Amino acid sequence: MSPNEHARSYADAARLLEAVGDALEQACRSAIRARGAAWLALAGGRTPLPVYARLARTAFDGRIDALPTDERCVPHDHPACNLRQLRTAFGDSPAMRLHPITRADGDVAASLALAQATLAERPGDFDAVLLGMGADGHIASLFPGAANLAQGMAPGSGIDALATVPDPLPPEAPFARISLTLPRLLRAREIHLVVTGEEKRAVLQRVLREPQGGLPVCGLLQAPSPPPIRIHWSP
Ligand SMILES: O=C1O[C@H](COP(=O)(O)O)[C@@H](O)[C@H](O)[C@H]1O
Repeated sequence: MSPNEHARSYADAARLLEAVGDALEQACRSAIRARGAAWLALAGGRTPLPVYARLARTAFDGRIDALPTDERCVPHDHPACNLRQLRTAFGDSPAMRLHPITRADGDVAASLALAQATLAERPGDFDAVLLGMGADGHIASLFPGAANLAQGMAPGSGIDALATVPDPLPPEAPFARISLTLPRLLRAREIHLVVTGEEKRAVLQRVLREPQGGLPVCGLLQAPSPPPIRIHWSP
């Protein structure tokens, strides 16, 4: 299945966020119908936060467990903490249970152990994964210049999460990270890649036209036998 077939452009971010919100809501409802609960991996960063706020207003007849696709190794009350942003966006939504993948103090080694334990406790496929993308082509915290990128991308590695240091460090969030690996992210019933703005669109168009080996987003879009991957773009 080519992700091209599923790339959708929207007139504006509001429409994109509504469509992605609808898709996540449907994924949760199907999962709850089938298994009594839904299991999600959700991007941090700024782009998808309104989707989460919309999902938080939906009444679900069951539980949703979710974790961040990646986390910055900072204390949980730090403004750059993805979990903090997710908690704020979901507010006190009764259905939602958010699982941290870092320790409250942001310690890297202890956080990696926590992420691995959390993923080992819940080995099932995600019902949906929502990914953002950086203008450098990173997804989750799989960064193009990281020394251990290959470990994060390797299919069948059996590694669910890794600690990594982006190189160069992004100035807006210059921290070590914990990230789910590509093979763990791919264990999903559906994946939504949410991208806004012209700069990121140019990156996407380039990788869809001609794959750029070293870019993590390319690894996602070129993965063999992936689950359905839907690309959503708006200005
Ligand atoms: O560092 C991160 O960046 C990406 C993209 O974030 P955005 O603010 O440009 O939407 C995000 O998907 C990832 O979870 C985050 O940790």
